[in-house]
Amino acid sequence: MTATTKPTTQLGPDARAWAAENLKGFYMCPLTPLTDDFELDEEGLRHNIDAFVEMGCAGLVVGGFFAEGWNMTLAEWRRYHEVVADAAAGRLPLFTIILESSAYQAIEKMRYVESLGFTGAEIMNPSVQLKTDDDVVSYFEFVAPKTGLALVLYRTPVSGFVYSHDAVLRIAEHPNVIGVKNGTLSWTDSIALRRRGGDRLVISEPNERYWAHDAALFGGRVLYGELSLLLYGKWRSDLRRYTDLALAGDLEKALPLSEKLDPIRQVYDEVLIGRIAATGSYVAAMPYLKAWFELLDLRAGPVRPPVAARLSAAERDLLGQQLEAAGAI
Ligand SMILES: N[C@@H](CC=O)C(=O)O
Repeated sequence: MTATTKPTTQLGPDARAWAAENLKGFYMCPLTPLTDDFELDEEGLRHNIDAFVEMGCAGLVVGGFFAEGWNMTLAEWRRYHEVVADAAAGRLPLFTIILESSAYQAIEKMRYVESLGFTGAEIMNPSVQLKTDDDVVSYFEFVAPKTGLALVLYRTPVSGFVYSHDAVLRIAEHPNVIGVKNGTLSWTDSIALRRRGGDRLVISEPNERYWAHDAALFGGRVLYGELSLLLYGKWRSDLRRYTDLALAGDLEKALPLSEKLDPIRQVYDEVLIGRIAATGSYVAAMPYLKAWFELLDLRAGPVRPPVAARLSAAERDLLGQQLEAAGAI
């Protein structure tokens, strides 16, 4: 079994020093562009990655739910990561997202992306079988030492089990665990977790709505594993500007800029956050997100079956009107 072979090392024990320096700003999760026959649109993916670099993404977090990584064959998953690595060409750090029930498959995937030059992996706890804190800690005890990647924990009800803050701190004993995408849809939970583990881990509250206050007052440093910078269109420069101010602790100047973004946040909440909260899944939001990408001249194409591939023409028009009214396009 691959999992028992000697670990490769990339950042390894230097992962936390790397994170202190680099895990900041916008680590965004792109959608995967597909052709009309639901295959990877490699040219579209390359086009998008150039656009993401241009937009000011600090890093990319790829291959998860937003990217439809859960609905790719292993060969497709590998090819997708190859194209991402080749297109990014070292211009920004890359993290994959591991959504595996098998620890062995998780390790094999991490070793693969490590060979492509990826910096890290965000790992969701398995959605089957491992349903206690001890189970989840054991899972990470098994996988963490077998990769040289920097690891970010993906803590989310979408996995079916949200492990405790105590479990996070136990997992943080592994030196290559650098952070948490705290996807519990609770900012106060993110702050509480940061108060306990923020000396060792970068805790990301991934809801941009709280970002100005989170960065200026509560130690937030990274918007990790979401899509605001990709989706806000004409608001991107204001998002970047208020982020710089908030990270520098200047809430007074950051806040008026941030407040201008409320209309686009409303669309984001309706299209994305509301649907995730209502269904415990990203699926219902995906046709909207793909249409949104295209309305911003990013490549997207359809969603892969068995998910609804596209919005109806009427739904797409309405989304376009909402984005226009919110000033994003
Ligand atoms: N949950 C998102 C991003 C996580 O960080 C995904 O899987 O794409």
